[in-house]
Parts: sequence; structure tokens; C-alpha cells
Amino acid sequence: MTEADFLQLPDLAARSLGGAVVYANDEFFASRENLISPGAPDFDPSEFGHKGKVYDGWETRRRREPGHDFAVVRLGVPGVVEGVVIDTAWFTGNYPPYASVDGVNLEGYPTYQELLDAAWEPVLDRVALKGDAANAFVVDDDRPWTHLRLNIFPDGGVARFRVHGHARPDPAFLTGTIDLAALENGGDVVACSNRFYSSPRNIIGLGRSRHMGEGWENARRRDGGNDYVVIRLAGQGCVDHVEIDTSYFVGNAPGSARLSGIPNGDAMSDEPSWVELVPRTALLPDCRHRFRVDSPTPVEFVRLDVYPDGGIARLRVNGRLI
Ligand SMILES: NC(=O)NC(NC(N)=O)C(=O)[O-]
Repeated sequence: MTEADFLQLPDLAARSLGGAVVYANDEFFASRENLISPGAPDFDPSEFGHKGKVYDGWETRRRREPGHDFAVVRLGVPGVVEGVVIDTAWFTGNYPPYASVDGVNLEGYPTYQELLDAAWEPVLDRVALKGDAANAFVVDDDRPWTHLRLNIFPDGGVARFRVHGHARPDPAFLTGTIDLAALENGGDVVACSNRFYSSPRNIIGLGRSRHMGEGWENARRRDGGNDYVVIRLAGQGCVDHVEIDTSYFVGNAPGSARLSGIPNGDAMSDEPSWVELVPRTALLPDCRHRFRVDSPTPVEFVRLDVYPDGGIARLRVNGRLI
């Protein structure tokens, strides 16, 4: 996989997916939690605090003894890592010259002490970093991890740590009726007609959106066609009921929408065999719509068509894996 490819995959460490930075051996200058903050890091050249220059990142003190610094990240959902970004934005005279990444796959809810004592495995061997740069590295390892350890050599500051890959949720929690499309359950967006304002992946994220920017918003369409998003479900499943949520899309909700499924897994085929899950139905602005689905055919992909364009806050595809 190339850097361009892995950057398209979800960030498994993102706070919005339940990721957390659970430990750092030192965070004298700047807090470890900033590593997984959303968006690009801020920088105000005039801002100083009691401990020095304020950075939107994780920054350790200058080391005066041998060793190196590290931070431990719990992934929001366990997963296979295809690439990491160690972003040293704004760290120039104080970035770490080298970094490496280790992983561990632990059941349950390990304490930080259990994490420190865990048998970590190398995920990314020691690499050279550039200062003030989004250092991207492809990872070639198909083992799933629950936690990653970012090691910096010997010390310094990292603004953001992004962990791109495929979710591999615990199958023990994929029983009964679940949201087959949810990112946390292993669903993901595989195609989308237009992602001009915001990512279509938002519609399968955790929880409800809090404003328009947390949904999927395409551009105004001027060509007579319609916008769509295709989602690979957690696996083959029978759909019971769906939710199409236009919350916060008031002047820019779709006029109507349709949900179809593809049973054979060939979403990219020119002639997939479509199953109608929700026929084309008028939508209201700023409204959670729920629809019962009456189709016995299991599907592996769903396609949401919006007519002609417009924003969607969330799509929930509730059903049972077969
Ligand atoms: N100007 C700095 O950034 N200095 C120091 N860092 C902070 N945060 O003040 C340092 O030693 O790296």
C-alpha cells in the first residue's frame, strides 16, 4: 500500500472513534492528549506559558540522561495498521530526530502499569523524522493491535500521531442486531460521488453529530445527476431497519434518498445485483428518519443515493450478521 492509499483509511487512534493517549513517560512542555486531537495543530508565535513555549502537541523536556521518551495510545477500535503519520508540525529546534512504533494486542481494559509491562512487538522500525513535517510511513504488518507505543529518540515534540488502517473489532460484540455500517463494527466507506465540504466517513462515526460539519456534505450539483456513498458493511448481513439522519442540514438536506444493497460483494461492478432496502423517499431537513426494511436477502455493501445532492449527518444500517 502506498502513502496516498493509506491516508484514505480511517484514523483508528482518533478521539472521535474512542482513541486515547493513556500514558507518556514525560509531558513536561505539552500534554500527550494533543497527539490525537482532530484537525491541524495551531501555533501562536507569541504564546508562552509558565513552562515555556506553548505547543499544540506532545512535548517532553530535554533529556539529561540516557534513554528515550514514549507515549502509549489506545486505539478506538482494534485494527490492522497500514500506515502512520508522525506529524512534527511547528516543532523545529525541538523535534525528535528518530521515532519507532510498537504494538500490543490485549483483551479487556489494561491499566497503564499492565501496558508498561506488556510484551510489545515492533510495528515500525526506527525511522528518521523531519521537523515541522507530516512524516508518513507505510506499515507492512497484518497483525491487529489494541494499543500502539510511539517512541521518540531521544526526546522532543510531536504534534499529531495518526494511525491509519482497517478496524478489526472483537467479534464477540458483533452479535444480535448491530449497526452493520458503523466504523466501530468494521464498516467503511468505499466510494463516494463528492466529498467537497466534509468526509462521507462521518456518517458512520460514533454517536450523533453536533453540527453540520460533523456530517457528510457534498457540493451543490449542477449536472442533473445525483450524489451517493457506498459502504462496505461489517460483513454479510440481513438489514432490519435503517436510520437516515439529516440533522443540522436545514437549507441543504437532500430532497429524497434511496438505500440499496449489494448481496454479492461486488460494489464496483458495472452491473451489481441490487436489492432495494429503502425505495426513493422524500426526506425532511434536520430530521432523524427511521425506516423498516423488509428484505430477506443478506447484503454486504449498501449504497445511499441522495437526490440531487445534500448533506447527511448519520446513516445507521441495523441488522444481523449471517
Ligand atoms: N522554544 C522552545 O520551544 N523551547 C523549548 N520548548 C518549549 N516548549 O518551550 C525546548 O527546549 O524545546
